Amino acid sequence: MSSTTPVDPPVSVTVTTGGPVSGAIRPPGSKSLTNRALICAAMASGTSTLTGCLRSEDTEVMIDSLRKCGVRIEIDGDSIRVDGSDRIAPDKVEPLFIANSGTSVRFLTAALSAAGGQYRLSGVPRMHERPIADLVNALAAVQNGSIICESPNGCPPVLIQSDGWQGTSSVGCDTPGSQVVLQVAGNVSSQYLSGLMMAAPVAIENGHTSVTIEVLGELVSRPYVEMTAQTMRSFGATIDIHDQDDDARDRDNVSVRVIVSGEGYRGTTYAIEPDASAASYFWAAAAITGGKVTVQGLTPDAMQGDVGFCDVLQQMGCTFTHDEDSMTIEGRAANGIDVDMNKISDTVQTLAVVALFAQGPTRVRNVAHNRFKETDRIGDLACELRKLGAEVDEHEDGLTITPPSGGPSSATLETYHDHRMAMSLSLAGLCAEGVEILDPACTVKTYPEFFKDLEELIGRPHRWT
Ligand SMILES: O=C(O)C1=C[C@@H](OP(=O)(O)O)[C@@H](O)[C@H](O)C1
Ligand SMILES: C=C(OP(=O)(O)O)C(=O)O
Repeated sequence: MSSTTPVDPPVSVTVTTGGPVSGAIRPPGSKSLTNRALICAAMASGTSTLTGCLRSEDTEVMIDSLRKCGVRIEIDGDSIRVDGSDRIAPDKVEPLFIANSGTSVRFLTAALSAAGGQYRLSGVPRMHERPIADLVNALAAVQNGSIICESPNGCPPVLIQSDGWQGTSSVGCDTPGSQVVLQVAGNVSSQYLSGLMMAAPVAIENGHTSVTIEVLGELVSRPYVEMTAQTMRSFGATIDIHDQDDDARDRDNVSVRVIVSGEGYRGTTYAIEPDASAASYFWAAAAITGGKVTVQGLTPDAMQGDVGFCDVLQQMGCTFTHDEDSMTIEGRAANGIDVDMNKISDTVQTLAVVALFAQGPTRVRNVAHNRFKETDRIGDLACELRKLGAEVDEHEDGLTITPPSGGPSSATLETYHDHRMAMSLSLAGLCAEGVEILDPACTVKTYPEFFKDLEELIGRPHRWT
């Protein structure tokens, strides 16, 4: 039996087809910025007030974990007050459950390793398949104490027994005033580097003069690293990012060198931008239906690289405009494109669904790291797009999508516990009959109210079972 109000928990949702989607929307706060601000605020001296925060599973597991570490956090709607401390670890910390939040497990692993204490960080089964070994190995090299992955697959659970970091500079080891130098790989996830960057001011509070982090080889998802630096600066940290030139890369395989110096974090008042990855679904709704959607609270200068999704839609034929507080997509994404999405990989699934309605194939490149996310976002995405009638070639680094002639066919689609699979695939239902999305509640990870907000924007009810 189906209804127009969600049953709890819903088995499936089907978006009702209709004409062009037009309207304005302000998505909830950015997951990436909320979790960064929570980490910095927790390790700051003094109190911070964060406004416009995202309230979802990914931020709840961060908040729960910080509370277990002794941080006082008070929540009032989307405002969060954090009483920070550079010593965030009490004597005994309960096991930390991180669900499937990559930012939480990677940022906390680095921060708690720098702060010291004993911890176990674990999550849902998929979290125990998501890599963290490169980060753990980088930390193990500077750890006073030990840090290991519990199982040999290089994924969480992570066990930490730490007395902080030790200096490795020529000034002499393990002496206050020394420098800490870390090296980390960057080809699987940028979250390792972001985690190390945000942890560095804690080592400085503990007496080290500076922390240098060298990225070995390629660095994926680069805009998130800039976002990390900007957030840290808002909390008083001093940080410089140096992209190495080709000669330097060839010589020592270091692509980026980050230096954190100055002092520790200071509490502050911090406003979070709306989530740009979430915004991609609403811009895509305009692009698929030939409508006009304005997302409020974001501009091309936003800290989140995913606002770049509008440029991609523009390449496909949409009109993109913006003012000082909004970004608008108008008209159909008429033509397929060949696009490198390394910097905006959370919008690959959104683009894939837009591509189903364009003329000609779309090739998405340079997103091999998408296989390590909530699910394999290349292989599993290809599988669901084929059910809609598309011809999909899966590549090691992405996909080529040839849209079905006559538009997508009706299908019942798996979501693999991946919020972005549910949100993006549901958009096919705006123009194709009978696109049923299983387990729509998986959007709780970053956007619990997604289907309600989509319903309001399109002005017609979904069908729930
Ligand atoms: O730092 C962040 O906030 C994020 C970085 C990205 O991960 P990768 O660096 O693993 O691509 C992105 O996919 C994730 O949703 C959020
Ligand atoms: C990859 C994602 O999240 P995370 O890595 O933080 O779990 C995402 O939100 O798409």
